[in-house]
Formats: sequence, C-alpha cells, structure tokens
Amino acid sequence: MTTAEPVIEIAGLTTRFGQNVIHENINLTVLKGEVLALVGGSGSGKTTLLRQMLGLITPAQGSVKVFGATHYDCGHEKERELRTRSGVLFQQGALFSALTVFDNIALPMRELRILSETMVRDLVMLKLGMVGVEAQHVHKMPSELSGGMIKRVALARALALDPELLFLDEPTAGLDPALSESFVELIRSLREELALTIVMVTHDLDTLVAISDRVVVLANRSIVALGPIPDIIANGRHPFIKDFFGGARGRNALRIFQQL
Ligand SMILES: Nc1ncnc2c1ncn2[C@@H]1O[C@H](COP(=O)(O)OP(=O)(O)OP(=O)(O)O)[C@@H](O)[C@H]1O
Repeated sequence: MTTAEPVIEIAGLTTRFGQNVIHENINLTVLKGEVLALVGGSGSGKTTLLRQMLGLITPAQGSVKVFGATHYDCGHEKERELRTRSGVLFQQGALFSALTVFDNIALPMRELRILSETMVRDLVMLKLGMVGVEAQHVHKMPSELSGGMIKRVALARALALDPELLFLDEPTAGLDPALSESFVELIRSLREELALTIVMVTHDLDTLVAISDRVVVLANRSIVALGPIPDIIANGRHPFIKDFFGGARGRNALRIFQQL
C-alpha cells in the first residue's frame, strides 16, 4: 500500500568520481509502501544511486535523506538506526562463502549485540521459513546451494532485522525464467506481508512489470522519465525507453497492460 509519506528524499544530487560526473542535479522521492525500479543503460548510474541511498557514497552536491536523516552527517546512533531499518540484497557477493546459511542470516542479528543466541536461532529459522527454504539446509555452505536458493537465503539475510525499506540490486540476475518468476512472486508476497518499501535496480522487464509501481529511467546523468510503466511508454521520449520497452522482449512482458 503506497502512501504519500516520503521514505527517501533526494534533492539536487550530484555524484562525481574524480572528473566523472555520474548524476547531475537529481531530485527523487520514494514513497512509503511503493516499489520503485531504477532502469537505464549500462553505466547510467543505477547502482551508484542505490549506493547513495544506502549511504555508501557521499554526494558531491545535494542531499539524500532516508527516514528524514542524511547518512553522512546524522551521528552514530541515527546511522545505526538507518542501517537496521534498511535491508539490502546485492547482486554480487550475496552471501559470505565461508559462513553457513545459518551464520549468514544470523550475522546482522549478532552484530546488534542485544539478542541472545536462542533468540537468534529462532529468528533465523523464522526468516528461512519466510523465504521458503527448508530447515534441513541451514548448516550448508553457500557453495552447496543452487542459485535460486542462494538468492532466497540472501533475501532472508536482508530481512534479518525486519527492515521497512529493502534495496534489491538485480534480484533476478542469473536465475532462469522459472526461478526468476518464483523469486519475484516471493518478493511480491513479502512486500504485502511486511508492508515493505522497495527500491530495485533491474534489467529484467518481467521483474519490472511484475512488481514495480513506478519506474525511474536514468540517462545522461539525469532522470529522463519517472512514473508507472504505461505512462513512461506513452510519454517517454528518450531513445533508451523505445529500445528497452519496444523490443520483442519488451512487447512480450508488457502484454499484461494491453489486457487491462
Ligand atoms: N567506486 C567507483 N569509482 C569510480 N567510478 C565508479 C565507481 N562506481 C561506479 N563508477 C562509475 O560510475 C558509472 C555508473 O556506474 P553504475 O554501476 O552505477 O552503473 P549502472 O547503471 O548500475 O550500470 P550496469 O547496468 O552496467 O550495472 C560507471 O561509469 C562506473 O564505472
């Protein structure tokens, strides 16, 4: 359920790596309860924008507020609070390869240093159940898991601290269509169940169509389109939009809107 309450407020954001300007004067608000997807060509700055929202990069200009605070100058306690209210599923390095499934999910809980081991154990099992991984896998190493299972365990870890805000970087990358569809279905049901706000980077049109409420199109260091998919297709002028939504795969994924 989307409300008008902002969870993330980006104002006049410029991101620079040395001389390389990645974002220039970006303004964007993420609303409570929505699934906002970031799309754009390779190198258009999608992951970097996600990292700005996570407080992993400091703006060259402008501000990124999450739950009303800026990561980089809000103080240690508030920064800790921001981190516990957000979960993240990174595209790469989804799990620590030297830790078991159990320890991967337990890690963020143990880092809090306030939960007993009994509580950690109960919570890990609860999270595993939420993502549909059976208890028999709990002591396995990541190398013993299938790609789909790794994603599910990584999602369980992202949900370890009951976040309100979830960041997903290419959640379905590397999964075959059937696994991808079931993972998207899982995200969709958890989103409803846990009233999550989700910011997601994806190249996958099926994922985009299945779960996003609004889409941000990044190009030329700016946001060139923002809105629900049908509006972007109807009004978007940037060539990326035509290529991305207009190809055969795009038309196939978008048939759902023609049926409405
Ligand atoms: N830590 C960094 N230091 C220097 N340059 C960086 C850094 N991180 C990203 N970049 C550069 O910023 C630009 C945007 O990268 P980013 O990963 O955000 O793009 P993207 O849209 O997510 O691309 P892709 O779809 O290929 O993953 C690229 O030119 C990249 O090389």
